[in-house]
Amino acid sequence: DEGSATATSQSNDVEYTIPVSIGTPAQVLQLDLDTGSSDLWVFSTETESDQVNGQTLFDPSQSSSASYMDGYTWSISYGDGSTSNGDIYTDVVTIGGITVSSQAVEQAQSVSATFTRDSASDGLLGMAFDSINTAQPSQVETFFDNAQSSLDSFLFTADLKHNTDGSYGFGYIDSSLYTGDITYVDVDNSQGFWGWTSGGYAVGSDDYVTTDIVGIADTGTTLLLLDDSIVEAYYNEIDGSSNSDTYSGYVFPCSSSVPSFTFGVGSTTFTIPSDYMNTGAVYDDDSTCFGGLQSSSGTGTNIFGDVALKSAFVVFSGADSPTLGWATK
Ligand SMILES: O=C(NNC1=NCCC1)c1ccc(Br)cc1
Repeated sequence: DEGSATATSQSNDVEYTIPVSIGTPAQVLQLDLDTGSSDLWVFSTETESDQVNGQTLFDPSQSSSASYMDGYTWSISYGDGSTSNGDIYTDVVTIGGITVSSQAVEQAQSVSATFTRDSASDGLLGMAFDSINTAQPSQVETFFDNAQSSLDSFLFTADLKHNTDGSYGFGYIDSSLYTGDITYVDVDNSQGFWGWTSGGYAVGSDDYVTTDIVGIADTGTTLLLLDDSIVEAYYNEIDGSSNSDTYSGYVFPCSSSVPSFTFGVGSTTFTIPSDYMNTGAVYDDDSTCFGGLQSSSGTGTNIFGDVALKSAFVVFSGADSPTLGWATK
């Protein structure tokens, strides 16, 4: 099978959600497809009511195909400090026309404030590797793994766009979505992530710096998070920029011009346009803008998040030795 689903940009590309059909009759929820985690969880009729804020709730009692996984629980914490936990049902799940008849659907009984505040997301669709799934007493498999036998090719693709709808493809590569060749790089999934190494970077039109940047491709992280040395070199080029305690990151006057950012992929490079490198004004001062590139020192891992991923057409290939493919678009 081959399928695709619309990736809807939420709140100026903070996250991208896709419609996911769960249960019989179908209940459709908007889930944040996250290549940085491996739990499929949903807001549910089981979620503490004071932690719900407009999200669509999955109701397992209204699904004739839902089956309770007795004794199973899950509990996850994300890189941004957000958390959620609960119990687990299996049910039929269809995404982009691809159906898994018995997918573990983790029900949130509790979520942290970040998820409560995020009314645009009804839960997460983890698409990293099974080794970091949090289900107990034993792990459950991701949708991607469960769908493997029905996918024409064991891969999914991300075509995320700036402030508009893009798409995720499942089981095939839509050659109309990119130009030129796809450059494939090896993936190190030993930590459960889509780990890969970029060969270097350039700030605006400055010389390219050859240096290994070991990181992960994470659709669930909004920004591009890199080593302090690179981040400092970048903001040195922006007049009036500073690393703000108030805003917990690099900010600059919205009137300043902002350079593009180029990163290496195998023998080629990808350039993130200037306007992707400015996420807009901070919450309480519309003359102060927040950078799309920030330090990775908080997570200890470099993260090629949406700011980088939306500059390319990206293939997540899950073969036994997984690879990442990058193409211009
Ligand atoms: O949690 C991570 N990615 N996904 C999401 N973030 C927020 C909601 C979903 C994440 C994964 C690996 C590393 Br290293 C840092 C962060």
